[in-house]
Formats: sequence, C-alpha cells, structure tokens
Amino acid sequence: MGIQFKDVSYSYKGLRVDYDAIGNINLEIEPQGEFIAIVGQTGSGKSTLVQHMNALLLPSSGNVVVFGQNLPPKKKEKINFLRQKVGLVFQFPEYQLFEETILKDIMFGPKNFKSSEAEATEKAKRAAAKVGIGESLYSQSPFRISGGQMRRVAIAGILAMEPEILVLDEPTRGLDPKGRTDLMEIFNSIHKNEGKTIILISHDMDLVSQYAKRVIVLDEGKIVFDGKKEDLFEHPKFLSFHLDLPTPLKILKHLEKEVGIPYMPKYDFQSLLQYLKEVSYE
Ligand SMILES: Nc1ncnc2c1ncn2[C@@H]1O[C@H](COP(=O)(O)OP(=O)(O)OP(=O)(O)O)[C@@H](O)[C@H]1O
Repeated sequence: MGIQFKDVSYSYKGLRVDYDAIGNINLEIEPQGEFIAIVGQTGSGKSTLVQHMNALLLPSSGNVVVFGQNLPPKKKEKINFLRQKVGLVFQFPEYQLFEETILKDIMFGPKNFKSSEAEATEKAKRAAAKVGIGESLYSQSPFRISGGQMRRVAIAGILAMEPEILVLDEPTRGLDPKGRTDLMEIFNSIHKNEGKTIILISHDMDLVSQYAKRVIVLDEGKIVFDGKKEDLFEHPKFLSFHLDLPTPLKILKHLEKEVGIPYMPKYDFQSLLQYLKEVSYE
C-alpha cells in the first residue's frame, strides 16, 4: 500500500477554539497506477488532507501510514524518506523559487536529500526535460522567465526528487487554457509512461473528467464519495458539491435522461442548481 488513512482527523489550533478541518478520513491509495482527483468546495479540507500524505501535517487523531511508515515518524531521516517518496506540489509553486539559476533551483531537492552534485545534476536535467525546460534555460535566472515556465521549473524541482507518488494541489490554477492542457499532458504522460500514482486537487471538473480515474469528493472535511469517475458523474446528488464549477456536458445529458431536466446547449447553471436543491435524489 502506498498511502493509508485510518480514521484520520485534523484540527487547526486556534487561540480560543480549534477548527476541525477534516474528520474520520479512511483512504487507501496504491503506490502505482492510480490517477485520483480530490474535489470539493473551497474550505472543504482538500489541502489539509494531502498535507498529511508526506508528514507536512500530522493527524490530531487516527493514523496515516505512508509506504509502511507510521506517522509521525520518529526520526528526521524518516521524514526525508517520506518527502522523497511523496512529492507535493503546492498551489502557485513558483513562489518558492529562490536560486540564482534554473538548474540550481531544480537541483535543490535532490541535493537536500543527499544526492552528490553529479547525481543531482543528472536528476535535475531529467526532470527539466519532462516539463519541457530546455538546456538553453539552465543558466538563466528563474525570475526572468514567464509565469508558466516558472511553474514548470518549480514542478521540475519536485520531479527531480523522483517521488513515487505525485500530489498536485491545483497545479493549473491561474494558467490559460493552453497552459492548463499542456501541464496536464505532462502529468498524464508521467502517469502513463512511468506508472506513477497522481493525486490531483482541482476545481476544474473538465480536467477531472478528462484525466482522473478515481474521484474523492470532500464536503466539510468528510469524504462523501470515493469511487470511479464514471460512478460520480452518474450520481447527480453529488453535483451540489460543485456549485461553482463548470458542468461537464455528460452530467447535463444524464440529468435530461434521468431527472427530466431538458438539456440546452447554453444551460443556465443557476436555475439548474435551484432545481437541484428542490428535488431529492435519494
Ligand atoms: N493554517 C490554518 N489555520 C486555521 N485554519 C485553517 C488553516 N488552513 C486551513 N484552515 C481552515 O481549514 C479548512 C480547510 O482548509 P483547506 O485549505 O484544507 O481547504 P481546501 O478544500 O483546500 O480549500 P481551497 O479549495 O480554497 O484550497 C478551511 O475552513 C480553512 O479556513
């Protein structure tokens, strides 16, 4: 097993009261071959959940087991082991670039995990190639390239650590449609060619429907759906968790067939939601 959550809850400590961000999470994620999307409204606990996958956050109760390691790990080397196995790309990762050159920035992770200079250079070059950063950019400053390229450099920095599982927290946020597709194609080819498990947090249901095989829906810190993508899109009751999201054509067509809501090419989504709130799907 790659990652296992056993009845995991996490509360952020407040000055007066604690805030329960996720509760009673049970999950199993294979180390290879999965493409999982985690979806849910803003504040539903998606980022909190994934930060438990490489010990950035430790559960307030319950257990997380990552590649056989029970969290919290007792020793620093074990934390390094986890961070190397599970690569986490944060939202807007380009804000974390800091080295003078692009290659040095990508090498930072492997060097930090004790690769020699030569090994780190090799790993960094392989990772740069995967995200389409060519040799001519190696010695340039990461702050003099476009925003989209900066993001690729930051992602290459995680790939250079050669993680087995790649966790991506809204990696396409703020990119234009072409930038989004290009980046998703990079992740998809890593998944297909190297068999790596990808865990993607996204608000973009079109991307989810295009790339994910399994979908986990969070609502107020709880998992309300965990299963095959096809099964999610066939259950209109889960639509209400995506009120602010674009609707895949498939769902609208499904609604027309099952619930009798006529499909129109330019559907007024607000009226659809109003309607959904008034009907019961149980
Ligand atoms: N450092 C923190 N301290 C206190 N509360 C926090 C902290 N980080 C997150 N929270 C709260 O925990 C809840 C879950 O936040 P989280 O960021 O995990 O949600 P999310 O689903 O990833 O949201 P988004 O889609 O906006 O990124 C939210 O109500 C948030 O306000």
